[in-house]
Amino acid sequence: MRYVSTRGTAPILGFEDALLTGLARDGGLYVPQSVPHMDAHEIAALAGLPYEEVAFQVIRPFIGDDFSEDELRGAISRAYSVFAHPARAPLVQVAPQHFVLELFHGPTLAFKDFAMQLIGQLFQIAMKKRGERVTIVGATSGDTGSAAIEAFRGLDNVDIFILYPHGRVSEVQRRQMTTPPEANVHAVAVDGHFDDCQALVKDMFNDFDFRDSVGLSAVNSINWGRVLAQVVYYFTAATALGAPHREVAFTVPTGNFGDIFAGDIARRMGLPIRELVIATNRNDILHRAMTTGSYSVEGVAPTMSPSMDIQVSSNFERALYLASGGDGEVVKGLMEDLKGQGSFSIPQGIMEGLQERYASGRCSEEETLETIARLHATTGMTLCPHSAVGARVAEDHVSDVPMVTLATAHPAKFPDAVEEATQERPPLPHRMADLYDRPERVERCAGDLQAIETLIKERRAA
Ligand SMILES: Cc1ncc(COP(=O)(O)O)c(C=O)c1O
Ligand SMILES: N[C@@H](CCOP(=O)(O)O)C(=O)O
Repeated sequence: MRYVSTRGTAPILGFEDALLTGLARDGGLYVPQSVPHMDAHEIAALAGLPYEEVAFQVIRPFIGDDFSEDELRGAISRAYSVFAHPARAPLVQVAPQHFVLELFHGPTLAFKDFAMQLIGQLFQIAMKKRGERVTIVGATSGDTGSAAIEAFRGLDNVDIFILYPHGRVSEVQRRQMTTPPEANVHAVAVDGHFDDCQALVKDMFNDFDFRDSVGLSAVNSINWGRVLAQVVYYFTAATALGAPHREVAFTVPTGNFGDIFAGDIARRMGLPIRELVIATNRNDILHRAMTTGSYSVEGVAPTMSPSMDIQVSSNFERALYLASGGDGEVVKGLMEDLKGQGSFSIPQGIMEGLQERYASGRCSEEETLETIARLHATTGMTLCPHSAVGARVAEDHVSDVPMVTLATAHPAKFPDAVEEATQERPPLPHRMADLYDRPERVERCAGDLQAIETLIKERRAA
């Protein structure tokens, strides 16, 4: 299996190199040269298997010979053994034809654990073989950072720096990043918003001297391994609901477009997904782009679903690339327009390709609260605000096939919004009940490339 860059000119890599490389050297994102296909018989055989076995069968064809079967099985087994639910990603019905896929039973209570726990294991295997050490730099609007820190804390051959927007993540998210005591963990509060943090990370990758001198690696969904691991739960959910004999639809609370893009990969592998619906909060750039053809950055408004307060949606580049039929030159031009003028017009052919694959909707703050309150009252289920954005948009798309909304975080990560909606404060799970008592450790830094590179050089282990 080979991986190519969405901008067409970076070296073509195998899986392990793509995993460790992060951003391609031409500034693009790695995608598989072709997507492996599973036939209906193979998909049907996944129904009812343990999550770990489905993960092995779905992920294996993307990996080639870079990891042996035993290495991959071991990594998967260790990754998901830390989840609190035996099904890993249980499905709950909330209305006729509407189901919620609970993706928050991992160690940091968000869907990011599914991918981060696995790539943490794969990194360890690869780095041991190579005898290398890496500096991981990630940007977060709250959940990626805590999941990455959890997966990489305490490892000898890794320093991890997580940039988060100061004052724009929930207190639980912040504490998950600032309380781990391990010396290789560095939480950095940056003045700015998530898009600034993500731009800094990409700028660091494009500064080749810095990148090579510190051995930079990425754990954002820049990293193909992140997206790949998320393909698995589309298969477990769809087969539980009758696929491949019955079509299924998914609605995905969307920010950086990694999670929903994983759904499109599942569909390209052969899973019968009738509709993939992008759900945005009031930072609705993706919904506007899908309905007008203009991808245009406006200011980021803080919302009660802060992890989705994103305007520069990284993986949209991967969707553009596939919709263009793999035209790296065109994608490079669009990305240059975005960087230069904050917008681009989606060419008509690409727009048609995107609209064939994705629907979209937007949910206001009022609708978010109303949805949390209503589903709490009618089903007993408490959704986090991101999942509520998904559920509300999904309700407009329920049809004659089962609709699955991805519940991306635990309500206890966003207790203020949930309490406002339900008048009940969701408790943290017992294992992290002392989170508010643990001492915090954080660096504060200006949103300036030079300042952050200096901080990283000074703090990383030699
Ligand atoms: C809780 C939560 N929901 C949804 C999203 C959006 O997912 P994606 O960035 O993959 O679109 C995020 C952040 O990525 C998140 O943390
Ligand atoms: N919502 C995310 C933003 C980063 O997304 P990623 O999938 O690219 O890591 C977060 O919680 O940080």
